Amino acid sequence: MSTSTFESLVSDLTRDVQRAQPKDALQFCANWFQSRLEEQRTLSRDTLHRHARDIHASSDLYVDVPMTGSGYSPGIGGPSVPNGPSRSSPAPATISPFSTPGPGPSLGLGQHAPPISPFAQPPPQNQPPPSSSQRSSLRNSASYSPFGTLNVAGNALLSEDHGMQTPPVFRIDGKDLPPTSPLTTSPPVNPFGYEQQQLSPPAPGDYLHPPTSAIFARRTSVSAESILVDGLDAKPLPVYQKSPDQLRRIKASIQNNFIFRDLDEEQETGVLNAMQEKTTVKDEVVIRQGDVGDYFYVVESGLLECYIRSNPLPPTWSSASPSASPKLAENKFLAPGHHPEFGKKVAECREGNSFGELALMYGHPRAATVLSIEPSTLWALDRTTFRTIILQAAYRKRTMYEHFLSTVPLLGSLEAAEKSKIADALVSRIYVDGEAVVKQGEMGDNFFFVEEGEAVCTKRDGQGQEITVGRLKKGDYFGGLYPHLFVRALLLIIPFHSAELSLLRMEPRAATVSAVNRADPSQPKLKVAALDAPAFTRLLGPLREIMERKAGERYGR
Ligand SMILES: Nc1ncnc2c1ncn2[C@@H]1O[C@@H]2COP(=O)(O)O[C@H]2[C@H]1O
Repeated sequence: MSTSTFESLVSDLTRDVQRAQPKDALQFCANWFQSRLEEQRTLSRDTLHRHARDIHASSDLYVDVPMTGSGYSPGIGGPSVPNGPSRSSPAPATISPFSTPGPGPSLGLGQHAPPISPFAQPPPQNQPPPSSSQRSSLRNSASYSPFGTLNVAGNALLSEDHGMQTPPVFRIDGKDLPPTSPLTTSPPVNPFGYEQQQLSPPAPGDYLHPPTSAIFARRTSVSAESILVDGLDAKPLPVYQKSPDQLRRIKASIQNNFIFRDLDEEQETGVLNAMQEKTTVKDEVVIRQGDVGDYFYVVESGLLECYIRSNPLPPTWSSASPSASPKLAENKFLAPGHHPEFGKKVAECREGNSFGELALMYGHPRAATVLSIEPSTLWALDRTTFRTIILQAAYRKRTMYEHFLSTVPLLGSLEAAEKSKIADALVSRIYVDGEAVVKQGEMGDNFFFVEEGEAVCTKRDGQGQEITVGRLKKGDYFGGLYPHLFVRALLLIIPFHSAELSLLRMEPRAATVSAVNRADPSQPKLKVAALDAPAFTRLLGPLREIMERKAGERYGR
């Protein structure tokens, strides 16, 4: 592993620990590394898959062979599902989750062995390890490694010659991809909007990190699709026709949801196309803990509750409907916040909230049961679209912003972890031609940089005439103090300087910055990344004094 990869891992871990402030730091680190490893292995599998397909290689080279019936599942810790449906062929992406009644998802439970956690309990004594015929084709090498079945960068096997291919190098936009999870970006608040219960939550730390194996009470595994990092091999995403009213309702449901915030127009269209309407009745189980993740949901109306059961689930659990047992139905709520079958209540989901992201993000079984408390209307997004569009957008956003922030001299004194926090807090906005991003005279409450397209800076002179004082293009910034820009575009000194000062001192903007009227409509619209004032103060707080002093020295204010 190169030093830079190591440093980048350590700095990412440090950032996430600072954010999550876990009670059990060691467990948090263990989960964190496991999650990274699994994500990278998934990427490896996908790349090997593509390579193998190109050279017509046997699928044994890249597909984990199921360890059927062994029950050897140290990563998950629960009993196996002896009669679980087999995964004979992948379900088409357009299969509706709502066509078949019953608790299980439309995709069958895989019988593949789950990723073996290096941090898990050893297998029970009375259960032998899988026989050699049941193991992966890589059985003499990585399949017994706690780190999985592929020879990926970071795997100790790389130091030995196993006659295997050189591990692939992953690149996005020409940049090497370190072993990383695309969404370890959990902010201190729950971005998915559901209200977490404060009553002794079962998992320590931040649930957005891969849930601990303790809550996966039934053995399931997921052969996760990888994130399509280069888009070259993208499968067509599902498209479900919608009425204008449905489109309006989806947009209203997702408008304040963090997860959709960074999508560009094309990505948003992809998401809107792929969403399917689902209505639930009272007491319907929408997600069952331990199942394979198939859909992500946004709540348009109604109320749902999330429950976590920490002790092992009975093997027949998935076939039991919540109302199947009259006893359970009678004693439904033995104690407040506790369901006799589904366990402890951990969250509520209402209008505009979303749920079901964890299993899709991490390829783990469902971490909780989600029960409809009132008849509800949901919008469901399939796993492939979720991973292809939403995770990719989040990953690209972070990578792009981190790269940008690393080029800003003023931020040079910030730690990598601090820059990552800023990257995560930036929000993209698109402006139509002529639309103002900031207006002269308004109070400054945001800080921006140009992601795409061009902006024009104008200023009213003493006679009220609008004068163009400069143009901004990709990589230029306003609302911030970036001296090199002033050198490059002297005319921009006034608006840049003023915009920055207005943010620091909450003075009115001294110039207007708007989207240019494009001569060529095929050119991109103006897209900016914004940092709002509270985030600016919170994240750049340590720099505030320096910035104010520098602004004063440089511009005499
Ligand atoms: N405390 C929690 N732990 C795990 N999942 C939770 C919690 N609160 C709400 N949930 C949601 O419940 C969902 C169950 O399915 P997922 O694991 O895919 O994603 C989970 C989250 O969206």
